[in-house]
Amino acid sequence: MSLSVHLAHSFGDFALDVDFEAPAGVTALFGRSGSGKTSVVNAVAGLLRPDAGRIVLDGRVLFDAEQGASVPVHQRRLGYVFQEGRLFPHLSVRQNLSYGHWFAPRGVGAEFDHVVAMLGIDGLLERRPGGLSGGEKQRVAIGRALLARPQLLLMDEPLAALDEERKAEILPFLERLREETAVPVLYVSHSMVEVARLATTLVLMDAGRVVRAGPAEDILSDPDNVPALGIRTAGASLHAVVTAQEDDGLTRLEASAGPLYLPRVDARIGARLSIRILAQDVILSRTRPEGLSALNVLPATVSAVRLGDGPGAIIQLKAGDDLLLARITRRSALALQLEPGAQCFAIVKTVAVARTDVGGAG
Ligand SMILES: Nc1ncnc2c1ncn2[C@@H]1O[C@H](COP(=O)(O)OP(=O)(O)OP(=O)(O)O)[C@@H](O)[C@H]1O
Repeated sequence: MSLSVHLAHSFGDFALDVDFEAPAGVTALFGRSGSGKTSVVNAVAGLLRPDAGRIVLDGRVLFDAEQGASVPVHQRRLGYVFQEGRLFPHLSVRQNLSYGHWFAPRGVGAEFDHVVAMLGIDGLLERRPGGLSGGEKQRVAIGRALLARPQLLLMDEPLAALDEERKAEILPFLERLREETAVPVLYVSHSMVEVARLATTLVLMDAGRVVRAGPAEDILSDPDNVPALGIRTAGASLHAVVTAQEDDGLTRLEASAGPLYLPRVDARIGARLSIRILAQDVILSRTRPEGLSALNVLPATVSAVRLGDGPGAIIQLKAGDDLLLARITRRSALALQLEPGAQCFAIVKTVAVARTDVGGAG
């Protein structure tokens, strides 16, 4: 299952010209406001007819400007989840979910139960949308879209209207969706937290064009992409297994580079997690530090260096099997001779890792 998007369109001053492939999994369209993300989603949905290009979903041509072909919106077999759930207020959750079935080509049953369980909405079935929290509404909206058996799910800023608490609550459900369904997702967001947690493929957009596209982990850990990703939000993910819940409120994990301590993570022993560490939260030392308050000291090797034009530098490190990014001063990078191949220690404060930056490893 894959989506191939090639399109060009002009809105007066603004020119959209994009070309990317979205394989199975979650493909995130990331870019600043006005970079053209929603226009791409609208073109895939059939709400915008591009001036030129071709959009193909799993071998099925949805749009081809040259051939004058454009499949009507309702025949594209796509599911949508928008910022606002857009549920029917007069119908119960069960009826809202069933609404999607009418368009599905085959019957339901086990599938309904599976989707309801996966999204944790079993207890809400007889309620009306008016009484649900924003996060619950979005879970129902996702369930309704899935039950229509789409060949592709379009999600345009589905969490943007939720507060941080609700976002944190819904992210694990989106991770489950990624793991448990084969439906590819095109996910629009300008939140790096969401992109890092959910994306398997990343399409970075700027001013109507694709700046970079490819496997999300590669793009997120490449120092050259830090300016486009945002200097304060850039970071890379470590993979680690939960090994202990300790008495003083810490969770001990084992990454391939060594042990890691985080504030209590609600996960079972043996769970494999992905932990995003912001580049600005990493300190580097050439020798193993002594008498330090930080608990996380990982041996690493410098794998790439990007000296900025200003006082900053981004160092990419190989820590065991994982890549990390560290944002330090150019002065320190030069003084410590942090060149590719240099051995060092990456120091990460335990409490620097935000709850939303710890997710299922997939
Ligand atoms: N129907 C339209 N007519 C004229 N201009 C449009 C139209 N739709 C979008 N644009 C322009 O195209 C550009 C890209 O808009 P788009 O909504 O695709 O960006 P975006 O990356 O999704 O932004 P945001 O994150 O703010 O939603 C903007 O400059 C917008 O004003």
